Amino acid sequence: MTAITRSRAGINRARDYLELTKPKVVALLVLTAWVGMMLAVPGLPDLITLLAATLGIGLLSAAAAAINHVVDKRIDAQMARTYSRPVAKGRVSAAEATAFAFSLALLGFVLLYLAVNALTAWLTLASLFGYAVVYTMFLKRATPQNIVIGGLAGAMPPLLGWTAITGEIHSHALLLVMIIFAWTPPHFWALAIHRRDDYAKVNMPMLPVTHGIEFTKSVICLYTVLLFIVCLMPYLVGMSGAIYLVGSAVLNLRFMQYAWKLKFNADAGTAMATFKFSIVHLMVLFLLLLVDHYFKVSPIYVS
Ligand code: HEM
Ligand SMILES: CC(C)=CCC/C(C)=C/CC/C(C)=C/COP(=O)(O)OP(=O)(O)O
Repeated sequence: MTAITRSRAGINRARDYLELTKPKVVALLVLTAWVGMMLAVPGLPDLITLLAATLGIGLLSAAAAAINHVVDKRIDAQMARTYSRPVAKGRVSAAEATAFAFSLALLGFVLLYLAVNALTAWLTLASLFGYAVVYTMFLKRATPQNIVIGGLAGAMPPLLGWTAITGEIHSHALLLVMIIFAWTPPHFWALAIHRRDDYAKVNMPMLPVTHGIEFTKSVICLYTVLLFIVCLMPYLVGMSGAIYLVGSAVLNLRFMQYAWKLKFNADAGTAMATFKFSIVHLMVLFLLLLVDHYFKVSPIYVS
């Protein structure tokens, strides 16, 4: 083996391990955790705590994703979207991926416990357990409500960010969790409509498989309305201001428009376009929360 082929093999291996961590998903999870950290205090949070919490929450999320690859090895190998994943294809063995996941989890937990606080460490570990064990091992295979209940784990990062900075669970952080909780079903079911046959082939009881595509489209419409209402809460409780209110209304009206098109006027690409928009929606929504936090126009009271 020449030095060039050796280094190419090394790069491919590193790429496989990176893929195990679902890096784009983890990036968005970490963004939502950051927003939780920034909104927890009036100015900027302590930089060292911010960095340690970012790394810790990222490592535990990545570990959860890697465990998901191991547990789903068999079904991933049979679905068009996932068949070439590193564990499904055997490029990384289940034992190697498990050891990788446990190393990341241990590192993340110790970092959070020692450099952030015990509450955040335990809550983040509970989120890992919620996704990797409760959702992936049990719910996913048991009920079409799998992603509604399992979605709670993925919705936790803003709370994890908040507790990292303050050491306390605050109702405002729970509002951010509720936003992601309401966002997850339209996010996932849009993709599940597009991939319905894949899920049916491996007997996964996803909503479009168990209740049909038309029913799933109706429920997506209802969830986008619910999401619109939940997204008003930060404004209504005085946590966020006008920038957020206007921005979130525009984003949610657009999401509802996608859902409407999916239900009543879909073409072959609408489900996938709705799924892709859901990701932009959540990213921009959380950036808006951040911008609003720092540029919020405070009401002027005249005494
Ligand atoms: C139980 C909850 C969730 C389910 C079942 C779910 C499901 C999925 C699925 C099946 C994909 C496609 C992955 C692929 O093609 O490899 C995906 C992509 C994605 N999800 Fe979710 N998701 C959930 C929660 C979340 C959360 C909470 C976030 C972030 C806050 C998120 C962010 C993303 C992103 C950024 C992608 C695009 C990844 C890429 O393009 O590689 N998801 N999701
Ligand atoms: C510590 C913490 C915050 C943990 C949360 C971890 C996490 C990675 C949540 C994301 C949810 C997600 C990508 C679900 C898809 O799983 P799937 O098995 O339905 O999708 P797949 O078929 O693409 O694997």
